[in-house]
Amino acid sequence: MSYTVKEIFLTLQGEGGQAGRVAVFCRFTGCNLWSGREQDRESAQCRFCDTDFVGTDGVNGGRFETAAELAGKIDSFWPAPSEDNGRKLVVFTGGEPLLQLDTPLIEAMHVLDFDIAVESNGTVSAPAGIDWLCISPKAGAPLRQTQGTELKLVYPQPGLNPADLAQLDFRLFWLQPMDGAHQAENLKAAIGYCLEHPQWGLSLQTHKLTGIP
Ligand SMILES: C[S@@+](CC[C@H](N)C(=O)[O-])C[C@H]1O[C@@H](n2cnc3c(N)ncnc32)[C@H](O)[C@@H]1O
Ligand SMILES: Nc1nc2[nH]cc(C(=O)O)c2c(=O)[nH]1
Ligand code: SF4
Ligand SMILES: [Mg+2]
Repeated sequence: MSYTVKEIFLTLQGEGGQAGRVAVFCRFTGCNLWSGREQDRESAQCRFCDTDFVGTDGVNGGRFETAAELAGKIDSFWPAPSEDNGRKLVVFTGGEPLLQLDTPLIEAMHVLDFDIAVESNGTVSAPAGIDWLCISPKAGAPLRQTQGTELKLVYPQPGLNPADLAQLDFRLFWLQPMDGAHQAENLKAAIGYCLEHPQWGLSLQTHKLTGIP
């Protein structure tokens, strides 16, 4: 299978339980819950997306014909040989990465000694072999992947309450304040919910606070 990639870059994971870790981000093109076009946003299943995942025109984006070719490109961004014992980490995101991430690519990344993290909306069930699976459910969209490492709910979402998700099979539970017009009040609401329901912790988008990609 070939892969279409919006962008590939080295940064710090900004969100969730691995925030602060160095990682190569591979952002796939395309999502099943929004076309990515502004004129379609109000009629989309997911309407608050903060990301451009359309096309292959981002930094180091393109079409990759084989898993080995894409894995080699991702590896080329890792800053040093792993002689310092630091584990190599790739974060597959998008768009919706589970529309494209497959077993050959997972195996190719593991051959290169990468830990594999994924950011998914949970509407597609995940293949085996992912080392860190973050699921971020979306109101009104079917949740098919109900098990993983962390569940990260963008908050608040009318029609999708944390209590509806609290029994699922995840190790970590995060509320991530919805960025956009009401960011300040969403932050306040998320903090308030966590303080009353300590199963949930606060996930901040720290890359936005620090101004890195
Ligand atoms: C752009 S999405 C890509 C991965 C996947 N499609 C998903 O939704 O999980 C990456 C992460 O950003 C979160 N996100 C998207 N828009 C956001 C916003 N406006 N405020 C806070 N988090 C947002 C998503 O919920 C997800 O956890
Ligand atoms: N630094 C950084 N961390 C992130 N964590 C999840 C992101 C995403 O867009 O999936 C993201 C992102 O875009 N940048
Ligand atoms: S599911 Fe993820 S990538 Fe797709 S529109 Fe929503 S936040 Fe954006
Ligand atoms: Mg992002």
